[in-house]
Amino acid sequence: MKKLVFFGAGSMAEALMSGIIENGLLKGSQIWVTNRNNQKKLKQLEQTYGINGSYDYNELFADADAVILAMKPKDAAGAINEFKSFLRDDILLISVLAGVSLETMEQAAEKPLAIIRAMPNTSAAVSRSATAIAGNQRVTEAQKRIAQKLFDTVGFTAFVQEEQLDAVTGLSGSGPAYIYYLVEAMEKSAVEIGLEQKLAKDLIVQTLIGAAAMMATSEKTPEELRLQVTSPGGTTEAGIAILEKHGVQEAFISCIKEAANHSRKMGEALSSELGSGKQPIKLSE
Ligand SMILES: NC(=O)C1=CN([C@@H]2O[C@H](COP(=O)(O)OP(=O)(O)OC[C@H]3O[C@@H](n4cnc5c(N)ncnc54)[C@H](O)[C@@H]3O)[C@@H](O)[C@H]2O)C=CC1
Ligand SMILES: O=C(O)[C@@H]1CCC=N1
Repeated sequence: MKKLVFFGAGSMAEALMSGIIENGLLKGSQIWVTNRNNQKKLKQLEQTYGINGSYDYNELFADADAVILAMKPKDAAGAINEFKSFLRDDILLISVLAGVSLETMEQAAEKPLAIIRAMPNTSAAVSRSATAIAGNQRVTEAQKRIAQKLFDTVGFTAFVQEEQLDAVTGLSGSGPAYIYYLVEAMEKSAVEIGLEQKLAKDLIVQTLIGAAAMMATSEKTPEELRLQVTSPGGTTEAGIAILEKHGVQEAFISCIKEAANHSRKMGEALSSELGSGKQPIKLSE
């Protein structure tokens, strides 16, 4: 791949471009980025990563191999409508948008296109994304390899059926936020039980890295690993009894199901909005 274009310059686009550049897959000069109207943000990305910011569609699409859609889902149909006349047949469209189906994007483009739908997460910024991808019939083997290489560069990639992507979104797309939420609670409690904030953060981060490494390398299930920590009559047992009392595991299960369901509902709403011919709502920054 020689030229990659990002439509959207928010958290997810920045996580991907920084991981791609950091790992040497592409140079900053091979990456082009546009957003709705935040010139300051484009300047900042240019300075940080040496990428090219532009609002000129001729310039953005010229010789582009792939275009990554990274705006909010509700801005997608409007964006595709704006740039569809610039899309050549041989450009690969890669969407990271939650919920928006391949069919909705094909309808918005109003022409046959090779489209890959991906669900990465923001850990792409540190080359640790968990990404699942699905493509439409027009995606060639060469384009599949381009997408796989791109997401392998920033972490782990799995090919899935498109129907599974809402579940992936609820699980690992949103997943980092659940972990940060948990860590917020760990940090608050650490301070309340007398630990200094910096020390608490170091201990928590190393605990997460260690637990993740155990799960990645051990044959044991998470439950078996948990039981190894839980001495009968000990501290862990006392702590987990409180989590059980508050239904924390059930809460996490409901959380992930709700996020997956929300992804599906967002997709359905956008698809029927497009079908009704209603102009999609546009956000401005
Ligand atoms: N933030 C995350 O952890 C993840 C986000 N995603 C998906 O990535 C997409 C972007 O999410 P964030 O980066 O969090 O959003 P964000 O709000 O940080 O960024 C959205 C960007 O899209 C731009 N934009 C809006 N309309 C545009 C248009 N017509 N043309 C070009 N750019 C336009 C905005 O100017 C902004 O730069 C969403 O669809 C989300 O579902 C997927 C996986 C994880
Ligand atoms: O919250 C969201 O909608 C996006 C999709 C997955 C993570 N962030």
